[in-house]
Amino acid sequence: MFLPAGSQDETGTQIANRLKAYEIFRKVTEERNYQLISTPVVEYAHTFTNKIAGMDLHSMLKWFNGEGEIEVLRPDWTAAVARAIAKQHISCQKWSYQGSVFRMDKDGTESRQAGIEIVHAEPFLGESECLLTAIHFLDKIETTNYIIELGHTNIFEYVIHPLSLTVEIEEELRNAMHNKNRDLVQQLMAPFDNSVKETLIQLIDAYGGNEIIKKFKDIWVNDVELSKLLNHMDKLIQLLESVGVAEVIVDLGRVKNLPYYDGIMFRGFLTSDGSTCFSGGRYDKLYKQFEMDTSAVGLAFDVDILSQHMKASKTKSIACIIATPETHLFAEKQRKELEEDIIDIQYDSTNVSKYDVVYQVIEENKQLKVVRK
Ligand SMILES: N[C@@H](Cc1c[nH]c[nH+]1)C(=O)O
Repeated sequence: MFLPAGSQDETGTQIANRLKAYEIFRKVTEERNYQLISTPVVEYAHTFTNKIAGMDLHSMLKWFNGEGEIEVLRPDWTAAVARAIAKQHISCQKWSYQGSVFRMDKDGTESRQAGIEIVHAEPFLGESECLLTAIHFLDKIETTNYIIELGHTNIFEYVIHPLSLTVEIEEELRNAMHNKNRDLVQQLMAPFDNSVKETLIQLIDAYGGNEIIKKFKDIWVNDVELSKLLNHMDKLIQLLESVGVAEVIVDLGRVKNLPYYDGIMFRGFLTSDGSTCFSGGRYDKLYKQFEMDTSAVGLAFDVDILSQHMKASKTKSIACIIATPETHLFAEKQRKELEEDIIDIQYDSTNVSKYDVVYQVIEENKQLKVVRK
């Protein structure tokens, strides 16, 4: 009631957890030498919908400005950060940000993200640093039950390349693969080469642990491109396993969920309910719009999901000091003595059963002091 669909008020723990997540994220990224960046909430639609960024205008919150240009509420940090840092010196490589994105194709219109983008870095270094930062952060917010999934855009793209599909069919096929809809993949592939169809159907089920990589290394042993790609994923899995990530899986049939991805993709799932807590990947091609041929990779945490799952912080004890208008200032000064506690000052002592401790300001020998009730 009184709020548009997709908008929401929040109170209490959800906000406290979100602020804590933001604070810890800032600390972790600062310790790892990331620079903070913030971009405006209002941008030109073109930053996100241009041919290379390729995002869909339909799902954006948009309007015309006085000059007839379409403006939007930031639907994505990655494209906005790319616009902002394209002119920076290439020695600036690691960027971190926190704030909302607005999209109508998600449950809530506004979702809060905390993310990193690494540009101009050696590709494996960038990818490793992204994943290690994610693990570092999850550890600091005491989120331990998660799975990291790796995918690669170029498996699907490489397999369908010989078919020269129309953009529309390609997109339909990509969606069918995304939804693991075997029937639709079969139907769309009916007019085409049987071996491509078989590979795609095989890829629908190609998710799981290390054994999937092994299996497909055998299947693709004679294909230089796909073998190279599997070795690359294998190297990242080894890195993740050696830093102690409990579960790493691959999904070789995964297709890009954002049009600008072109390489490795990663996702983090919380084991408690399977929700996605972070998502990211390589997107070198986004920099082509600025005539730059460089390496770019990043990921963003869904801070709303994290805050829903974070353990509540250790609660401090809540004390109340009963004062009067005359003794209010004296009570206020007691905060220094009771630094460990949360302090509320009240004039009325009828409703104090909710506090852990109750103090009262009294006057003794013309001196004010607080005593425990
Ligand atoms: N912008 C992506 C996450 C990402 C950051 N960097 C690369 N990918 C998203 O909103 O899902």
